[in-house]
Amino acid sequence: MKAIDVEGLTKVFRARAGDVKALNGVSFSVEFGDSVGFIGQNGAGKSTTIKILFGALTADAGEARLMGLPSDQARARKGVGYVPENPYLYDQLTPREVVQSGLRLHGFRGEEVIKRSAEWLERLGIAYAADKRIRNLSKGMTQRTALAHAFALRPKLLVLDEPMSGLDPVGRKEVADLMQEYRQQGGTLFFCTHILHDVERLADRFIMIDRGKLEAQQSVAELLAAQELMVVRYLGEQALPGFENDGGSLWRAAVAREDLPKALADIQRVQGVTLDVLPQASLEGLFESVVKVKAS
Ligand SMILES: Nc1ncnc2c1ncn2[C@@H]1O[C@H](COP(=O)(O)OP(=O)(O)OP(=O)(O)O)[C@@H](O)[C@H]1O
Repeated sequence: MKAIDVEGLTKVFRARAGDVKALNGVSFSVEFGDSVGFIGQNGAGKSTTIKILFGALTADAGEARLMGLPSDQARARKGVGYVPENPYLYDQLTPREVVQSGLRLHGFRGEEVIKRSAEWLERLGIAYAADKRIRNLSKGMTQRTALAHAFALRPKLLVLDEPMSGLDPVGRKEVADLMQEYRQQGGTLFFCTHILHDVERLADRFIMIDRGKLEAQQSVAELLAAQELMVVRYLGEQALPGFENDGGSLWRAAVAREDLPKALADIQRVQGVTLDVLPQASLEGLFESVVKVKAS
């Protein structure tokens, strides 16, 4: 059984201005224990895929299975944590009520509901506002409430549609740390983001879609390891051939993998300090090249 299994998913939105093919035969799967970043430009079809997985939309063709069950069955969602893009929470409720009702809906009862909700409101940094009404909370606080609601389930699968949106830099770091912890404890993570660095640090694998079609699917480590050129930066008083000044006493150069040992030895010889050696192309480069090729 797979956590997520999508086969030939197709969805057309009919509109007066013309039909929009939001998904055009998308297939992929997510194994238990995987952490997958789902990326693509605005309008690529990410949220549409997730909405179909959670039964909020029906596909025109293809199949979507969540936890081994067809996604239109409510049973498929039991015990699965989900935070949609711009979560809508009843604004008469309080964060505590939202988290507690979510837990009850997923079968938790009694003390466990009280304990878990208190723990996760605290961990998401909104314990201080736990009993205020949602309508009086900021966007970031609402997002934190929705995240607390999903994490509190200690789900086998956690699906987050742009989990960092609406959060300040400190909030982003806190949520990234929680996602990392969840992943290290064996959780299955599937998240949409525009922040490619989050995929590089939080995912084992990424799936890229563009205009409703799957464009690339690869492990992050493989992508980075396949790079032939490495960017080397060092701090030193002496310039080495091939290196250009990067401000003050900083020097940088793109060095072929096979020339790396010599470059590092040269830096040492001139008493420089190597600052970093990083693959030149990143997920960002790949992303841009896919988008550019299709646009031209
Ligand atoms: N309810 C709808 N009615 C008509 N068109 C829609 C509807 N929902 C989505 N679309 C269109 O389907 C396409 C895919 O949208 P989707 O929201 O899945 O993209 P996305 O990858 O999640 O984008 P973003 O990164 O901006 O959230 C877009 O062209 C969008 O305008």
